[in-house]
Amino acid sequence: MAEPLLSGLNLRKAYERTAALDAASLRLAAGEIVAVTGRSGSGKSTLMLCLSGVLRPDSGEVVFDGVRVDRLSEAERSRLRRQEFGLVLQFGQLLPELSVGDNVALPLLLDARPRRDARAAARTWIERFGVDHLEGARPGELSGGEAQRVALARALVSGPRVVFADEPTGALDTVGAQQVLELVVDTVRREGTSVVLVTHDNTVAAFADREVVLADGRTQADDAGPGAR
Ligand SMILES: Nc1ncnc2c1ncn2[C@@H]1O[C@H](COP(=O)(O)OP(=O)(O)OP(=O)(O)O)[C@@H](O)[C@H]1O
Repeated sequence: MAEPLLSGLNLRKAYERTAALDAASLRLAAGEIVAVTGRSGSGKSTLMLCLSGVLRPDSGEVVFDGVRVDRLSEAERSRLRRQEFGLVLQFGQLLPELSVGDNVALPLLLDARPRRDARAAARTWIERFGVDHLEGARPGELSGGEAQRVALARALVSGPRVVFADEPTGALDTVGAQQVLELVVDTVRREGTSVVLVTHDNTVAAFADREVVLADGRTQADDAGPGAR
């Protein structure tokens, strides 16, 4: 098996008294789409947050492209996320005071790309996700489904190597979710991007190459590697 691009091994994470992760592992190959499924409260979001360097696990290791992410400082993890990852989180990731156009352009602006280029790239993604009529709107004026389209555009705009998406289509109707997922899968297949897709919805998980099931913070051992179908 080729070296995984990203791996989380034996991850444990507790919030005060709740053990959210208890020996969870996931290996993600370059270009692979993995769905993380499991019941509500099984630790899916926490696993995604540990893998993407938002949270530091209490124990276990997270390795991205040979780098121990769990050993990086907050600032280094933040830079890694900005440069290599695209994140679609469940709650509140759009900045309310910025327009849709600026929200989508933000990862490029933070990376010191000229404003004109950043806005042009953002516009391309906003159009692809069918929300170009909302470019000047503020997040507070969007429906849940529109906000999810904008969040996906923002996650893809910088050409990330890994996209982490937590229930990215939960606010869309079935047809809308299907369209958006087809667009995301087309894009990541073309670019060779890897995806960690957190969902409790089987029709969403069906877009992935492989499914990793979490139960009480644990992954099933034989689900943890590329090729383990
Ligand atoms: N910030 C937090 N503080 C305290 N407990 C938390 C926090 N976040 C999650 N938990 C708890 O950790 C456990 C795992 O939560 P997590 O959100 O990872 O599960 P999930 O599988 O993503 O759930 P859902 O499908 O409902 O989003 C749950 O028992 C949850 O109540």
